[in-house]
Amino acid sequence: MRAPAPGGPAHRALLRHLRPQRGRMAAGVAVGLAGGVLGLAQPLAARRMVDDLGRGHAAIGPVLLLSLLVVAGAVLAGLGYYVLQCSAEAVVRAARGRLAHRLPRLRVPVVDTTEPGDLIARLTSDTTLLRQAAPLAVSAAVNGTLMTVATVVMMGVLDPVLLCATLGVVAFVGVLVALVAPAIGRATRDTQEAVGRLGASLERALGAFRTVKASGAERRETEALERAAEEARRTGVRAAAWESVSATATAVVLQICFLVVLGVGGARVASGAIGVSTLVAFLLYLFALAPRVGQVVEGVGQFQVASAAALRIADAERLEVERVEGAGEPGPPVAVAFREVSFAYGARPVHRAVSFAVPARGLTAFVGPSGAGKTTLLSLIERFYEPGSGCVLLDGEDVRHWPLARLRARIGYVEQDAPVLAGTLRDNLTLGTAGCPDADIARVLRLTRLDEVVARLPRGLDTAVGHRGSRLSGGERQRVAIARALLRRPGLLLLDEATSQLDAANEAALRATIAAAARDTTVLVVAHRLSTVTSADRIVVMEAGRVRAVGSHGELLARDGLYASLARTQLLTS
Ligand SMILES: Nc1ncnc2c1ncn2[C@@H]1O[C@H](COP(=O)(O)OP(=O)(O)OP(=O)(O)O)[C@@H](O)[C@H]1O
Repeated sequence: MRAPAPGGPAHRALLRHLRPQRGRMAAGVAVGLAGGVLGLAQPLAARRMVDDLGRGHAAIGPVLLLSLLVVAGAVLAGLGYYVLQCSAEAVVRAARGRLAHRLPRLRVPVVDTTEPGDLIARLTSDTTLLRQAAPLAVSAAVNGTLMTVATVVMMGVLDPVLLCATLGVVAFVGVLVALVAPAIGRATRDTQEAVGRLGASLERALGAFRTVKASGAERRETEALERAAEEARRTGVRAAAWESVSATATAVVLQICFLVVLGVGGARVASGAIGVSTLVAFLLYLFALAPRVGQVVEGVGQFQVASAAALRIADAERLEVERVEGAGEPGPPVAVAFREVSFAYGARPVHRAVSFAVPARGLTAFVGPSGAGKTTLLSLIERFYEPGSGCVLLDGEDVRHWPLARLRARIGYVEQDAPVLAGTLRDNLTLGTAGCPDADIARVLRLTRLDEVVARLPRGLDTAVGHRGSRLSGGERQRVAIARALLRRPGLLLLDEATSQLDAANEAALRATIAAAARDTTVLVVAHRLSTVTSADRIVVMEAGRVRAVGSHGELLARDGLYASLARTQLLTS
């Protein structure tokens, strides 16, 4: 694991987050600093007070001045803190905004190889760390350093001899901080990665919640969560250990310094080299120095924490996204053609020189053994993946030349497992067609026979359907997905096993709906059950990533052995 080296990628990532807020942060630091300067004047006022009292004077002026310095110093410090917090919120808001813009636009192959839970942690806990650590760390480091220097100067003005004793200590603490800071950053990054794994494990368990329960795998999933939690604790403790090493060493060294100053100062007072009031003022500066140095130490530690978080956020921001710009419009039916398309998932070849052509309008079915590459054909049309060679043409134009928003606006796609999102039924239907008229919704509800389902729901269309549509049956989820696709009035409708979970009556009705849709739309259906596609205008038989044959049911029965054997087993033809 890399340590956030000074000026390295982690620090550059953090500075990139802070740069837009530099004006406001500078103002916060300046106001805080003004409060600190008033604090610096306090020992001098205290010395005046001690001198006046020593001479038997009433010292009303110095007392009033001291009170004013205390109050004004505290108010300015509070104001500076508030301004810095505001800039911290702005830094976090911008980071979350950037991630929120990018994460939903990630390319499908990228999401295939990332853990959603880890991405969630980057948007939530890493950005929170950025808020906690970044501007306060900068302020602590800048403010603390300046105030340390100013305090040291004031101490030098009071007594250079006593100052020499103090400087050795400050140098020691500086070296210590430089040594310990990278270890803190390293440990923090490990902790955040463990938190990411925690999120990923939970996402995995909740994503297949019923399967986990039915498999009696709660303990296994709990163990995975526990391991990630334990890893987070272990690395958190490691960070805490380094932080306490530096804090303890700083405290001890300052304590020793205090005793040295007291001893040397006492001797100098006894020898008459300095007065008691100077020693009192010097000690007050020394007391003020301790938190300043502590502030610098903590600031550097926090800076490491924030840098580690910024690096993780930067890694997420570098993930490849799609350019989905502008808006698309529904349009007329689309002709589809594959020309010598070869495609592989990484090193796993799927399609080998696939070619076929489908005219605008009509129903085309894709059949073939499991794993033949049928679903992948639809993914290539949607441009979730790009072919290795060859091209996919819609209306004669390579899909790579279609603006993505325009391409996808023309397509209605029902995935194999018909996902339904948390939210209301209406949200689910109008995903991507927000604000469409109620009459259109009523039409697709009727076509998919969901109107009866909606009538039964307690709040009709505004009923929440649960996490992943858990309050709907499998068949209802499929009908919601089909209704959603129809609502887009697509020029090309892609249905992947879209009616596999419907009962006979619903399936017959949906088949009629799809056949009717195919009069005005190009419909491509992936089907396992031949019974659902025997009346298709054309059937494409796929096998091991190749197109074996294309024809009508009757033609294929006569001339394609694989199709005939599928038909024999499924349709019980002789
Ligand atoms: N995202 C992916 N990453 C890697 N391999 C994949 C991915 N999706 C599918 N595959 C593999 O590609 C091959 C083709 O998958 P595809 O889903 O296109 O087949 P299919 O014909 O639709 O199968 P089925 O009829 O079972 O749905 C399969 O062997 C599958 O294991």
